[in-house]
Amino acid sequence: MRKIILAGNWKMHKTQAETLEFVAQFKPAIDDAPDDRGIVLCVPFTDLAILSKNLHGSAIQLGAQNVHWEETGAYTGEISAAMLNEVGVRYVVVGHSERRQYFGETNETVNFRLRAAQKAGLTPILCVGETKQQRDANETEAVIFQQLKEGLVGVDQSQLVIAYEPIWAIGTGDTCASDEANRVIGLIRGKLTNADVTIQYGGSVNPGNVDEIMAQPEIDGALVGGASLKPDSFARIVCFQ
Ligand SMILES: O=C(CO)COP(=O)(O)O
Repeated sequence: MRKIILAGNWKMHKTQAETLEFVAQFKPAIDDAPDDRGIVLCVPFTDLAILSKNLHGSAIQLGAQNVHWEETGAYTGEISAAMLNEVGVRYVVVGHSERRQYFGETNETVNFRLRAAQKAGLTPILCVGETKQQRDANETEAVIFQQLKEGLVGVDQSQLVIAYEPIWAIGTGDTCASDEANRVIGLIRGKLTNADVTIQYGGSVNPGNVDEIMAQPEIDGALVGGASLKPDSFARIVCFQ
């Protein structure tokens, strides 16, 4: 049975004070959310501990945005799975296109990070997706299949979420048509050995388009950037109909 998961990816947004302000408004706003869906906030490292304390007893689960593959060592600026575990993290975004584009993440390092996360009991959210140029050159499927092939070596598909995030749709307001996102997600599912993997769509999801996106049969949730930063807007997304 595929689980529905709505995850906010805050990227490099919100101080601790802003995080507390968000939670105070978000918690009551999702009181009526159906309990068939998981709700995750993937926040900056500095917000994790304080958010963890404030999420106690709520349905919201904690997520991070990166994890290193080594257990410990001289890796300035990185963070280990055990460190994330200790503060209550359950999910971690791996291979986001911004990490691939700005920080040299490759399919191989994505694979290392996925396996390290799983080894520590975290559920990674693997991001895949094509650029506009690749889409225009009809390379969408080839690019995504390669990301999956190299990224999923030795990865346990029973403890995995995948997010299809077409890069051209991220932060642009230019959402991928819901039937096209559904088609690509169906193709991704065809490459997996476990039929129950949750596959999300990400890229300019907002309160105005979430119902249509979530009505698509292959789409099991959303990974939401900009629209997850405002409590009322993310609450509306979580409460999609
Ligand atoms: O990158 C994203 C989530 O990981 C999507 O960002 P936006 O929702 O701002 O387009």
